[in-house]
Amino acid sequence: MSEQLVIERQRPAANASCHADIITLKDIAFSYESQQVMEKVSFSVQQRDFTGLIGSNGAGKTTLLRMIVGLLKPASGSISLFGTPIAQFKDWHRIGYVPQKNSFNPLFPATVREVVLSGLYGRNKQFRRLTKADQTKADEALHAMGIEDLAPKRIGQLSGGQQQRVFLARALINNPELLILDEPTVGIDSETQAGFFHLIKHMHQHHRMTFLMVSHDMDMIRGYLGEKPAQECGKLKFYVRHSHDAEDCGETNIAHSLKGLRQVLEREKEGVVIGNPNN
Ligand SMILES: Nc1ncnc2c1ncn2[C@@H]1O[C@H](COP(=O)(O)OP(=O)(O)OP(=O)(O)O)[C@@H](O)[C@H]1O
Repeated sequence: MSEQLVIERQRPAANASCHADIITLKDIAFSYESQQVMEKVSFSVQQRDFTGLIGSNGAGKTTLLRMIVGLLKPASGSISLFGTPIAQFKDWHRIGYVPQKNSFNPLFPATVREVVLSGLYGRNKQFRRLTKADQTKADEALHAMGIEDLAPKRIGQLSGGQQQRVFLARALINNPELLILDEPTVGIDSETQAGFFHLIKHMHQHHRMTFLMVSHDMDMIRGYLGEKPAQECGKLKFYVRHSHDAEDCGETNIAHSLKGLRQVLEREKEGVVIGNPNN
């Protein structure tokens, strides 16, 4: 593990900013041409919350996530990220985004390593020469997801579960504080799904990350986030597990996080049951 990455960035310490708003949505409305998808959606995600976004097909979940990551603009209303209005927000490396699987073209001729490295460019797509430190970050993200042996393979040759790990590694390469996941387990068998959920719960509880996840898996949502939504806006329901239910806020770094993740995967491989799956 490189020392460079260990010292690269520390998360905010346990202090007043511990439960700060990470995402603030105020009166969001959106339409595709004449079709109104949502109106007056207001919600906030606090630091280290795990928020599950639920709604029927076509309710606008993906649209809302795409607005939060700056790919779509609301017709009205405001979005702030880490306390900054989205128009002024520049720290996109603080956010990891795993889009819906069908937004990916399996014929795209890139290797797993290239896909993971592309996470460094962020949404501004400012290509630059890759440094040794960039390659080390990719190595660590691949290692953390247990997919280093897949690095030279074409992404389109992988199974759904393997691809999901690649996209998670891509989202993690910048050591994000907020991870946004759009139906991350669609099309994946139930065993792989359980492993994936176990992994992200572990990341929530032990690596001080904030999550916003769209899912249709009500068992996972109710099991981890509770029976009742914290809020409903139109067809959208927000289920929340607050950070004070998990460990306290504190410092961490990418080396700690990624090492811990690999350990979880190794224990899973060995068939060790790590606690109650709902915890
Ligand atoms: N690019 C687009 N152009 C026009 N209409 C769109 C576009 N993308 C989505 N829509 C429509 O907007 C509505 C909301 O779509 P969205 O994908 O946000 O829903 P969703 O809640 O994520 O659905 P699902 O659970 O099926 O993934 C749907 O009626 C959809 O058909």
